[in-house]
Amino acid sequence: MLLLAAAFIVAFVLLLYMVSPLISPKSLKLPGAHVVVTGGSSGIGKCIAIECYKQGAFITLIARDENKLLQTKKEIEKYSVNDKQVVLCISVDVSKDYEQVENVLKQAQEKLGPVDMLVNCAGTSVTGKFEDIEVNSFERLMAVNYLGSVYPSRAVIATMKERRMGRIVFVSSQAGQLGLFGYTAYSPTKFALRGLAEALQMEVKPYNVYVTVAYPPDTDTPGFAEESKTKPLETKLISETSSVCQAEQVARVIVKDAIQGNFNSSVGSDGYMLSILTSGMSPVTSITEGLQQDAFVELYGNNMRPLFDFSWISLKTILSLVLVGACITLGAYLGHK
Ligand SMILES: NC(=O)C1=CN([C@@H]2O[C@H](COP(=O)(O)OP(=O)(O)OC[C@H]3O[C@@H](n4cnc5c(N)ncnc54)[C@H](OP(=O)(O)O)[C@@H]3O)[C@@H](O)[C@H]2O)C=CC1
Ligand SMILES: CCCCCCCCCCCCCCCC(=O)[C@@H](N)CO
Repeated sequence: MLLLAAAFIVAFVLLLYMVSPLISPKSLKLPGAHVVVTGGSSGIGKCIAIECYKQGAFITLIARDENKLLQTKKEIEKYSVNDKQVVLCISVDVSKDYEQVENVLKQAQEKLGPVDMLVNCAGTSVTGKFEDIEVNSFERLMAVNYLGSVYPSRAVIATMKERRMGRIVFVSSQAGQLGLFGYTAYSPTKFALRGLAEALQMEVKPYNVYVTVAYPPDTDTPGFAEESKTKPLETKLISETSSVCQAEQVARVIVKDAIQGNFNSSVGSDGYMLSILTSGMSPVTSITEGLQQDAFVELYGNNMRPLFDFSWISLKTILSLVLVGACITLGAYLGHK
């Protein structure tokens, strides 16, 4: 009887792994593909551009500062894998004027062909206590981080749907998964990206277009260095519970997940836990991902949340601790007998 049950479980798991590729999207091929990276002249965006270039893609970098763009172009070109590869630079503010963004993307597509993958990485942050942050910072962050991702995506989506292929990446943040002290202006802009991504993914999935939301932890970049100068002590202390990552590593993970068409992209073990905890009703791109969420949501949720919200311990935590205690006691008792 036990053997039969075990055999059944093994067969079931094997079956899940076999059908898994049927519901997962086909991987995007980067060699020869046209990848557009906003915020591609610095930090995570630059590393994403390098990672794609190394894999044979043609790159369009979008940012405001022309000198930084040209410098980055030179840096990226060192990694070429064939002599046809091109790095195109476009100087534009992604948050100001939709028509301008649409125009420059049209130009880029005339030169390098339709966009296969758009990475919305241009973004910035301001930290401080709610009452200390200038009101116009709330507006500026929403414009750059949110609208600055809407505009380029809106400009390429029609062609992607027509071609029945494409990838759109939104670079959110761990601070887009949970609100933290000091991030009242920044977190909401990163939460907003997830709402956009979920709604958009539902619209474009029938057209074989896949959306990825990346939730990086603190990452060693020029933007992070700038942010750290004025970060409140509380924010620093809380953030230190999660380690600072290298931009290269974050970029590798994002590119891999985008190619595979995974909806969620997280880095590291606490990134993984946070993504499971906050998965909610977001799209599930593989059966194994769904199973992991089912298995771990309660476990992490009951035991991690109170550690995070320092002021209270939930009834659920007490219950689950009592349960764990009861199991151990029972186990010891049975073992003893
Ligand atoms: N570093 C970190 O700890 C984390 C960062 N993130 C997110 O990742 C993204 C990249 O961060 P990071 O690499 O640190 O940032 P950086 O500040 O190092 O780089 C930001 C890039 O975005 C460009 N940019 C900024 N504003 C605009 C704009 N209005 N229009 C066009 N381009 C713009 C910048 O170029 P220019 O100024 O010339 O326009 C630059 O290329 C951001 O969205 C950030 O919120 C998420 C989690 C952690
Ligand atoms: C239950 C599992 C526990 C996991 C612990 C999670 C700890 C959260 C720390 C969050 C750090 C904030 C990242 C913001 C990065 C960012 O976007 C800015 N640096 C941008 O410049």
